[in-house]
Amino acid sequence: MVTVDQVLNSLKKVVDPELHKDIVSMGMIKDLSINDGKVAFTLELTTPACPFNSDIERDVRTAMASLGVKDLNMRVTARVMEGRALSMDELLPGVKNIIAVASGKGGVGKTTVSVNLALALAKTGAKVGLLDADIYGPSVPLMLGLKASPEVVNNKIQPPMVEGIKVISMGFFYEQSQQAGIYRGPIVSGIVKQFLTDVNWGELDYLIIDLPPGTGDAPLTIAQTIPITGILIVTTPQDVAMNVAVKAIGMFNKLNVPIIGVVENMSYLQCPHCSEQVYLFGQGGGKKISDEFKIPFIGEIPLHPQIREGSDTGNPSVMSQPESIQSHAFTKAAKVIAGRISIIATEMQAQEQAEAKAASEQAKKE
Ligand SMILES: Nc1ncnc2c1ncn2[C@@H]1O[C@H](COP(=O)(O)OP(=O)(O)OP(=O)(O)O)[C@@H](O)[C@H]1O
Repeated sequence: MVTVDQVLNSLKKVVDPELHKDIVSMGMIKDLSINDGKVAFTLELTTPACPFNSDIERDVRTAMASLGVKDLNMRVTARVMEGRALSMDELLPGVKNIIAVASGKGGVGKTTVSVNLALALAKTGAKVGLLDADIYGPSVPLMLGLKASPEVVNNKIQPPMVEGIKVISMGFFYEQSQQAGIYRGPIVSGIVKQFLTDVNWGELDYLIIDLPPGTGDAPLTIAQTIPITGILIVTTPQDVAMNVAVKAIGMFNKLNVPIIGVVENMSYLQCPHCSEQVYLFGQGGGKKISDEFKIPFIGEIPLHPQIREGSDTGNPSVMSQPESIQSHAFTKAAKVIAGRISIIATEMQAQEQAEAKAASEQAKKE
């Protein structure tokens, strides 16, 4: 008969490959019970989109088998970690993580990446929201094929939903008023703030914010208004795009916002006949930025006609062609991003604990 201590000691040998901590110290084992040799517990992973979920599950089963446990009842769930320092600010308390998607210049596929990332995360079972912060040229509703007139209930705007994702965009309001976006900076900042404060986002694991390109009013307002978990930089391999991406990285570094990593879009064209990957715009640009600025490289998204077609017709790849190479690239990137967010959240929580400990030691001294 095994004991609780033996089970825990054995599970302590299972280490999360990304967080480099054992699953017991991480609090991933819940409701452990042993009855007549039957071992039951819940394995609570840090995100349903973690790229190592099946590895961890396999290692747990191996650990239990080597302990001689024959009857194992393991329930696997996921609870996304909070990657936002909320103590200073109570805005969006139900939102665990905010991912702001930025690029140096327009047209690199920032909205395409945001939309497909939201779809890929939602598919894993995570609760996802998508905020289109491009006030002048909102394209999220079009890309998602979503026509809606958001209702206001109890003074809160209800975000329309598609594929389980809550979406808000100025596009919904232009459609009602037939107006084009010609707003000045302060008004843009006001609208962006309203999208954060007056929309009923509720409980979300990930709120993705599609920022307008560059380093203008909207990115600044967002970075200064709410605690963001991290920025995702989208670039294409061309030097021009990369040079401006570097400027955006500089701005977010100055604002002390963590950078999740860099996604390289339109990286290569895959030949439909021989599957050869042709790097039309040069190879390794995104990786170069990642090495230079010591920010993680998230992955490459191919240049593919279906991506453009899907965006133009409101059928993004992850939704309409989930088994295609382009969807696999988006899904893989989404998993790496979810893993990175768990790392940022763990580091943030460790820092908060260290600060709290230092403060209490200081208080004792005084
Ligand atoms: N990997 C890709 N393969 C083919 N077409 C793509 C790819 N990524 C984006 N596109 C197309 O490129 C165009 C620009 O993409 P998108 O609107 O996402 O860029 P953006 O960076 O958000 O631009 P902006 O910020 O100026 O609105 C769209 O027509 C989109 O369908």
